[in-house]
Amino acid sequence: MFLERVNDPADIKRLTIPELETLSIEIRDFLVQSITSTGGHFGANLGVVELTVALHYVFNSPVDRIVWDVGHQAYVHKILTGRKQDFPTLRQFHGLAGFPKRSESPHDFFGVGHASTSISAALGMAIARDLHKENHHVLAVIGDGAMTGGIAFEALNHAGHLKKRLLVVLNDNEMSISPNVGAISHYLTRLRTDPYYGKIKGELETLLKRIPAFGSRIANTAERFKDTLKYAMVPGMLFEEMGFSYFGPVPGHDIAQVIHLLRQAKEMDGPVILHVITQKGKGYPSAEAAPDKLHSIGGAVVKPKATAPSYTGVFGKTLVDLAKKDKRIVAVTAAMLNSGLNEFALEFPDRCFDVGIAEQHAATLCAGLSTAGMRPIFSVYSTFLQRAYDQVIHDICIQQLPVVIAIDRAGLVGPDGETHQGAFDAAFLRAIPNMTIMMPKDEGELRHMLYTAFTLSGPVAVRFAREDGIGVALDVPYEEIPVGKSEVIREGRDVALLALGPMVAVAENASLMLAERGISAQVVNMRFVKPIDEEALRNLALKNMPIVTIEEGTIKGGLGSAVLEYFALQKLQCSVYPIGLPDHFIEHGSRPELLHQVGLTSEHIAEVAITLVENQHGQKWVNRKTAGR
Ligand SMILES: Cc1ncc(C[n+]2csc(CCOP(=O)(O)OP(=O)(O)O)c2C)c(N)n1
Ligand SMILES: CC(=O)[C@@H](O)[C@H](O)COP(=O)(O)O
Ligand SMILES: [Mg+2]
Repeated sequence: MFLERVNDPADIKRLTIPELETLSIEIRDFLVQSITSTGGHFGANLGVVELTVALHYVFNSPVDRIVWDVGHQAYVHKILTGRKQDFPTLRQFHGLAGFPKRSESPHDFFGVGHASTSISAALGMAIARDLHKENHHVLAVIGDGAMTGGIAFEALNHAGHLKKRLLVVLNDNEMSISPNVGAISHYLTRLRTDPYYGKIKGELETLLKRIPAFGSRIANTAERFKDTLKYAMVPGMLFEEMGFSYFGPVPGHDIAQVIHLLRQAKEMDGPVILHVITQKGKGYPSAEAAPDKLHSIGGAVVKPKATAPSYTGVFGKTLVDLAKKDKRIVAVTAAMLNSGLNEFALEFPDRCFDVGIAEQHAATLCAGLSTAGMRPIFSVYSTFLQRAYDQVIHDICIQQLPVVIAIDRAGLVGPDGETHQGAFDAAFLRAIPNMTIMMPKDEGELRHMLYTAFTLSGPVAVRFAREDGIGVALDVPYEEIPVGKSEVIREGRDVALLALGPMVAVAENASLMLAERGISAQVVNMRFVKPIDEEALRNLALKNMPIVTIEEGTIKGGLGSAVLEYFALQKLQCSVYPIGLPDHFIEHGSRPELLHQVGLTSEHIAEVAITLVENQHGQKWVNRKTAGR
């Protein structure tokens, strides 16, 4: 067993090529066992085993710096850099992170989770290296999916201009989460699949060198001829024209060939791109056959069988239903068809647009569609919407365009951790004029909110959690929800619990606990973060009711802030205690563990409510129910 003896990249440098091949087999077995037990990103890691071994064999981390894009494929890197024994805790509370993290290892040079950042970050490191007059290598390892992101091209553009020594390893497996899309993807396929390209390269370069360049007219003609030939035949011409030397394509599971080309690339001065062909899910037949389904998997811990569909599932079905009735509805996603759009894509292939990992473009595309009479919906995870903030402000909201933003994974997501928590969307969207923001208390209300969203004439966000619903009936007619109106779930006298989304059920439970203590709590489903239900707030203040706000989003700027701002601006006295996400990033763990950590539990809500009631009365709370016993 070679793997047992590998705890540091130095340990693999003594191995022969056949030994590295055996090590790769052992790593693949380890990954399968480990990820099927803990859950995690599966296909991408199986696909980069040989590539990662070769990278650590040829380069010298942590002197040389390897920057991973997205980082969901960095498990092999973690195994080779001394973290193998931590894999039983992968993505669990206080355990090994699912992505590279600077605080976790000196081999993790850049924290990731979101796509397309590696070339920018690596270029920054290369510039700093040269300013410090150091001499190490800097590498960005980026997938073909991540290469569809605009920021990756911004970085290529800059790197090609600066001509710094930088190696970009393009790991091309033809997959994003779903099959990769776009013109660049087609271009890569041409490079990959046309054997003529590969064969001709060496011959062509020799030929070009032989064409003499003398005499002005002949030289010009010769140069033009060279250019035409190059454009027609040289692989990677797009990258070459951007200032990169292009190497490849190299079969990425052939460790000897990858090592050979990495060594060549290492000798080059200036920016180099090495195009490596891999297979997502390599070595695990069902992941090879359906890489989109096994992109990320749950672990061996069996979740209790869901009794209700997920919010994402209900969103997808509702959208198909609404789109059947309204031909203007078109759906846009930035490489996340899995965010409920798979069924829509099958049903309406001409009305569904996967734009690649390009959230900014997706938002502005929706703006454009809406100016031309369509009713676009941008389906996006909360965390990835962060990428498109300016587009939402500048292109959608200033022009008051009727774009629906369906925000999946709003709130804590769990095992993906701090890069992926949907903590901020309510707060950052609330700051934008013309925006309407709603969140349903259950999957039934989600249907009504989507229906309502398409009746409005301006921008609207419907947020929902990474959760299963609670099992309400879904075969009921759609209802229009009055904008800015909350819903009283339970009347009360002593304290008001104002909750958002799935927190309404948690607040209801808290109200039962409070009832046990003789406290009558009003439970309100706020529904809207913006516009906030001012009438309801005013009435509570007039009744002198202390208020607890409860939301699965950052306290700063969210529902709690909205309530406090309202009272301050109206000069109304009211005691308000906001419960939500604190002012630090929340790491990975299960949703229940994280909710407990931040105090989003019925028990904590009840405790806070009791304190507010005591403050209101200026004395310890005496349980009216039990006082006389
Ligand atoms: C900004 C952003 N949008 C969306 C995602 C979700 N996402 C994670 S991995 C992935 C596909 C990446 O494809 P690729 O880079 O080719 O890596 P592969 O999984 O194929 O190895 C996507 C869309 C993300 N992480 N970041
Ligand atoms: C790496 C990445 O961004 C995605 O793969 C993400 O981890 C998917 O999250 P869900 O499992 O919540 O769909
Ligand atoms: Mg890919």
